[in-house]
Amino acid sequence: MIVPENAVLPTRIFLCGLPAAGKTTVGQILARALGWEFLDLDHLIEKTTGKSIPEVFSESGEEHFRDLETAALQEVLRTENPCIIALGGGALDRPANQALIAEQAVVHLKVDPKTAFERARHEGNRPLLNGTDPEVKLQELAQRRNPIYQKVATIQVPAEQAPEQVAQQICRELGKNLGISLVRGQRDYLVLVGTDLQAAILRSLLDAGDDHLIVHPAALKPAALELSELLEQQGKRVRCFQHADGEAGKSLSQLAAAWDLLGAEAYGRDCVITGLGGGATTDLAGFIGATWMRGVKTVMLPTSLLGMVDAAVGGKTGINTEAGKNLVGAFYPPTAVFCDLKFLQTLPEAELRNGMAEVIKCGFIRDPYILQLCQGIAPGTLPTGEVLQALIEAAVRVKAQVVSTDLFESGLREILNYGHTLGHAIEKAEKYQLPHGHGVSIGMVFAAHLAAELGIATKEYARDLTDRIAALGLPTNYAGSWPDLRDTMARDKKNRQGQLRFVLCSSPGQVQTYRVNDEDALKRAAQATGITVS
Ligand SMILES: NC(=O)c1ccc[n+]([C@@H]2O[C@H](COP(=O)([O-])OP(=O)(O)OC[C@H]3O[C@@H](n4cnc5c(N)ncnc54)[C@H](O)[C@@H]3O)[C@@H](O)[C@H]2O)c1
Ligand SMILES: O=C(O)C(=O)C[C@@H](O)[C@H](O)[C@H](O)COP(=O)(O)O
Repeated sequence: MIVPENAVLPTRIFLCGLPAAGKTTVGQILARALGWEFLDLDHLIEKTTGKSIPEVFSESGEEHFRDLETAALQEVLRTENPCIIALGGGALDRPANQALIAEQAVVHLKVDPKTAFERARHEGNRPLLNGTDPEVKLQELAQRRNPIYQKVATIQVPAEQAPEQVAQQICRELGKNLGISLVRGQRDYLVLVGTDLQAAILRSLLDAGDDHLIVHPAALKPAALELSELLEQQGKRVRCFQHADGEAGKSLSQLAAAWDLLGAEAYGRDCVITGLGGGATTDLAGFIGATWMRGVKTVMLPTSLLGMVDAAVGGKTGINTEAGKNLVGAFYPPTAVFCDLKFLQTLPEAELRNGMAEVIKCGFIRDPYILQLCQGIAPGTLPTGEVLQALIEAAVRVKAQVVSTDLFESGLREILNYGHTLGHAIEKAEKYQLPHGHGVSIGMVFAAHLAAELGIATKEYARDLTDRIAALGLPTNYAGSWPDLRDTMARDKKNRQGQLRFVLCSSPGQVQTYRVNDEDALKRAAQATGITVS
């Protein structure tokens, strides 16, 4: 189907496909991504009858179940709210049902019967597949039903991929350019990237609770007031907490001020903390949420590039102490992250550049596509439009994959700290007046020189990395003093048994953490980065 740019979405999207094609999972993701309601025809029948689907089948037979399906479909078509509807696998067997949704947007989730069988094997509750050979049954269903799905559906989408990717593709087919990532863990959450996510943001906040605290810096006050008004109009109680800007916000005094406000308002465990701002804001807001009442829901609305691609995703929350950056905090995943690109319109150019450091970091450690996209940016300029969105989506994907594997940084996650060991020390030396991305940029150059000094990477690799960072207008050297920096690095969180550990790349994508006790190599790498060693 060809969809014009900025096409207006239909108000109902039906999902059809074989059993276990992913209609419910994809439908729920799609509904959260669009801020719509999710309806499952089978659940509606269960609600009406008060029986489970297997019970309806065994007590009244398939014909009766199909009658109930038709009635449920008619009910759904009377609903006015925008919604995603998962159809039962056989709901379209009846020509009358096909006719009912003839004018609707219908997506066929195309899945190989073998894949459907593997998925169904792990689930129960599928009466049509009970019996001697469910695999053969699925093949038969595919032969009979696929032509129907193909005839009725307005969009065909391969559904072998991860559900969030299927949901993303459906959005694209319908003309909505939305990046959808899922961070897996004890509580999965979505990270959405797109323009105008207001409906989804509002839906998510309204569902999350009744008492809201919006944490924001001065620059985001108008947006905080706007959001607050929207929530209040829906009967929610909202307070705004404006924190000191930048790193000054990531302090014990600011955290305590937020706790005092929550206490004064008698906010309970069912309140919701929203971080609306850059990385400093989302770090602080996340930690307020992690600590208030031992943990309440948090929603992240990052407004800087750095916040979108890194800080708001992954659940690292915290504040700084006298001894260094992020020394106090918690791993506390949010409920949802919305990277609404409209916020970048007011972001100063210098902050966009700052964020590019964490974007290109994801290229060095994991995704060559990011390096390729960065290479296409004309020197001295910054990415905009589709390239910028593609970079944000790719960096978020890297972070989502890594964090889904290792939330608590017991292994793989350390790679996200590439460039940070020295970077954080430089930030502290500069009394946090140097943007985080600048510290990380210099830190990555240092790490590349160190890898070359230790024989892990070539000097060419260090040169190439330095050139790529410089091409983005980010700093590649630092005229600071080594002893101070070395002293701060002694408190780095990756250290073990008092020894420094560095994330080092031998080439793009080849990355590992190394214990480094060769002080001469460290000094030579520091010197190569412009640092005064003696
Ligand atoms: N938790 C993590 O995993 C993680 C990852 C990366 C970085 N961080 C942390 O994030 C912080 C850096 O984030 P940052 O670079 O976004 O800094 P920041 O939050 O200080 O924002 C930079 C500046 O931009 C302003 N700003 C933000 N959005 C704006 C907008 N849309 N329009 C106008 N002004 C806007 C802010 O008020 C601030 O002045 C550091 O503290 C860093 O340690 C955390
Ligand atoms: O998410 C992670 O893990 C990271 O290391 C991402 C970093 O880019 C980020 O700056 C993070 O705040 C650093 O955490 P820290 O553990 O070094 O304080």
